Amino acid sequence: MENEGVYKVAVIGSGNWGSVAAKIIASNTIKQNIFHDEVRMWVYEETFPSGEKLSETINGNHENCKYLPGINLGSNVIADPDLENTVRDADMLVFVTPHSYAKGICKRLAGKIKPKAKAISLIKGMEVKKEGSCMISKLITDVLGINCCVLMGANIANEIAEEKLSEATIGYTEDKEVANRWAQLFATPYFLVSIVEDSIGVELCGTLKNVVAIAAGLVDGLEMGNNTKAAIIRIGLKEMRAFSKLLFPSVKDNTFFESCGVGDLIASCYGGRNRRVAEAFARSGGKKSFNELEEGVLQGQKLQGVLTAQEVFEVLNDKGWEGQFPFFVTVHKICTMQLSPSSILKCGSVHSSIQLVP
Ligand SMILES: NC(=O)c1ccc[n+]([C@@H]2O[C@H](COP(=O)([O-])OP(=O)(O)OC[C@H]3O[C@@H](n4cnc5c(N)ncnc54)[C@H](O)[C@@H]3O)[C@@H](O)[C@H]2O)c1
Ligand SMILES: O=P(O)(O)OC[C@H](O)CO
Repeated sequence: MENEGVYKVAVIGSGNWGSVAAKIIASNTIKQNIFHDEVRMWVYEETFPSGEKLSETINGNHENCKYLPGINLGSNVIADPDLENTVRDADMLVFVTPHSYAKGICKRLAGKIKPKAKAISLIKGMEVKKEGSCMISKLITDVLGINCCVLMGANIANEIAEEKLSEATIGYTEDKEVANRWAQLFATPYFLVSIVEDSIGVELCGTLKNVVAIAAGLVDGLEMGNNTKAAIIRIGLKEMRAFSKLLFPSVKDNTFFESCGVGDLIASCYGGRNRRVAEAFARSGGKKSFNELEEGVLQGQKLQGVLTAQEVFEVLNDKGWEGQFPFFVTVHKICTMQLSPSSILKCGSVHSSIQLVP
């Protein structure tokens, strides 16, 4: 049989980034003999008013007309609405769904995957439980019992879909050989991948920048200009680093200088969906909820920042750290309409020597 004895890849998720990830991977599997050509992509099935199903249109046109219109994914990307079937023969599992669905998906997959399969998470988010916080890669490892690397970076999906140059960071713990194999699967001349031995730091960067991007969007909606936005981004970065290191002392400073750190922070604060919806929120005077705006502005795509701000707040509250993180606390209180959008201008960080508003 063609391609027998090589790594089979499954992509779990088919939203905006999920579709682009499948496209990148499929362009590599077809060229590299160590991978099976076919890339199976799980689709959370949707039926259009015409009666046609999303998975059928993807397989018919090699395009995700809802989440990534106008981009050819490659004829070797096979959309599959059956989650268990998608992963059954896979050796390499790429997780790329909104973070709120990760736990439910993992539970459905327990006992259904190859025991020696490896995973990578492209999911930016965390889970907060009574026993403490848990990154999504750890959730995958805990529920499925498999190694899980992470891939994060300044990766606005629509730009990468057009093959515009960008960088990404793969984070791993211990097994560099596995991280190298992931890099081989993802790297292209327009998608430059580096590897760092700080999985948790990479994932925290990707997760926390979504909270800062919300604040950047608020500043845009308030029409405060670039200097204010730069101040907000700087203070946000300081709280990102302080929070990460308090929670996980092993996190390395250098990780914040990789694409997953400042790179993603800049890209998201200028071009991301969290920024866009937060701008609309501020322009509504804080009157329209984030949920309502998400539906209207993103048309089915999902925001990660609002839920992450809440999850971060729960950790701060649980640990008694609220006073050390006025920026994160304020973003959460604005998102939940306890504070007005302009309150973001009054949360000069305790880590900074200036207050935005004295
Ligand atoms: N879009 C980007 O530019 C980008 C870039 C880097 C990382 N990411 C991260 O990738 C992850 C996935 O984002 P995305 O952009 O691919 O998705 P998306 O926001 O574009 O789409 C939402 C996805 O969720 C699915 N969905 C809806 N309800 C569901 C349910 N009940 N169960 C399971 N799935 C359901 C939809 O079918 C769709 O595939 C997120 O963690 C995001 O932060 C996104
Ligand atoms: O569009 P956002 O705000 O979800 O951000 C997208 C990516 O995370 C950017 O790297």
